[in-house]
Amino acid sequence: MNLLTISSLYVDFPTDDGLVRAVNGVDLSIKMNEVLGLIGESGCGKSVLGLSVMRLLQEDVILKGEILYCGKNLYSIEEDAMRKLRGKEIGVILQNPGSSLNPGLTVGSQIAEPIMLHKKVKGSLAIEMAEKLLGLVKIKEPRKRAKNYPHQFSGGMKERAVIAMGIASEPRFIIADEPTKGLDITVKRKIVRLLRDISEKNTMLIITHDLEVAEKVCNRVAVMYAGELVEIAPAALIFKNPLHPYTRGFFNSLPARGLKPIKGSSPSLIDPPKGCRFHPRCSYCSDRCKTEHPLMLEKNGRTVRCFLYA
Ligand SMILES: Nc1ncnc2c1ncn2[C@@H]1O[C@H](COP(=O)(O)OP(=O)(O)OP(=O)(O)O)[C@@H](O)[C@H]1O
Ligand code: NI
Repeated sequence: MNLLTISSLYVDFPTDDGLVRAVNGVDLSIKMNEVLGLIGESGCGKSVLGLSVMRLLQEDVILKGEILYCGKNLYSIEEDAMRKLRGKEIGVILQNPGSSLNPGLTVGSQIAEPIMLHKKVKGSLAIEMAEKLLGLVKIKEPRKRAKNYPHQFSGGMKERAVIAMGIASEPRFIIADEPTKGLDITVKRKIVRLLRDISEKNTMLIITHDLEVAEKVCNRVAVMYAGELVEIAPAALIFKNPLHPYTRGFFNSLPARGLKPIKGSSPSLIDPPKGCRFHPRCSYCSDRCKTEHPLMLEKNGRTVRCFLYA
């Protein structure tokens, strides 16, 4: 059964220069207990897609399509009901832990807050649970550390505290946006292990640049380019055998795989290329790719948007 079903999602931002088409016709579903990784280069629309699911986009955004959570249309419920869902059922671990934590409150009380709100328990019990959570995310001396303010935490500890906040209300579904961004390699490894533990009991959407996160934590990976999905595949297959020329180029451009950049740069989302959006940068480009927009096609268990496989 699908926990989340996104159908024909379009998200446009009106700006002075024109409409920024950040998400363009995305269809994506996440099954119960599945961990889906969303990858792609900077600016391709990953965070906007995540924010759409949480209904956290700015008000003047133009959104079309449907997002069903447990069969419920997230855009037809009241803001109040949505707020309850967020935090209680849908846990959020956002990019940039610095801004997710309030500098004026102790870390423990910030983790305790969603617990009090959603579990309806008293402050003292919620603090106790927050301390347990800090232990769970492998922060040493959690009772003492719960009394610390964010500035007393290192970058890696802050990220772990944000993760603890995200899982505090025992949500069924967790959305994590770049949970390992800016962390050094040893801290990152620890966070990857932590995410893997959490993923065993939860359904997750993990937005990441980091192939190690995608490879070690996710069951399935969706690749996004210029507002569109271009490939979806089981994690075990996509890293061994990426199909879409963009997926291949993206993998080769990353430090772990040779740092060979894809020629050209990512296109404008105000006036994206006609035909296949990747065609100006693709070494397999044919005439058809310049005029005709390829659809996502499923074949032999692989889904890809490219005429090479049509
Ligand atoms: N509020 C906004 N107004 C106008 N454009 C926006 C707004 N928010 C995002 N965008 C644009 O939408 C596109 C997608 O942005 P998004 O943040 O989803 O990218 P991303 O894939 O998450 O990138 P990164 O990996 O750098 O986080 C970008 O081109 C961005 O400039
Ligand atoms: Ni982002």
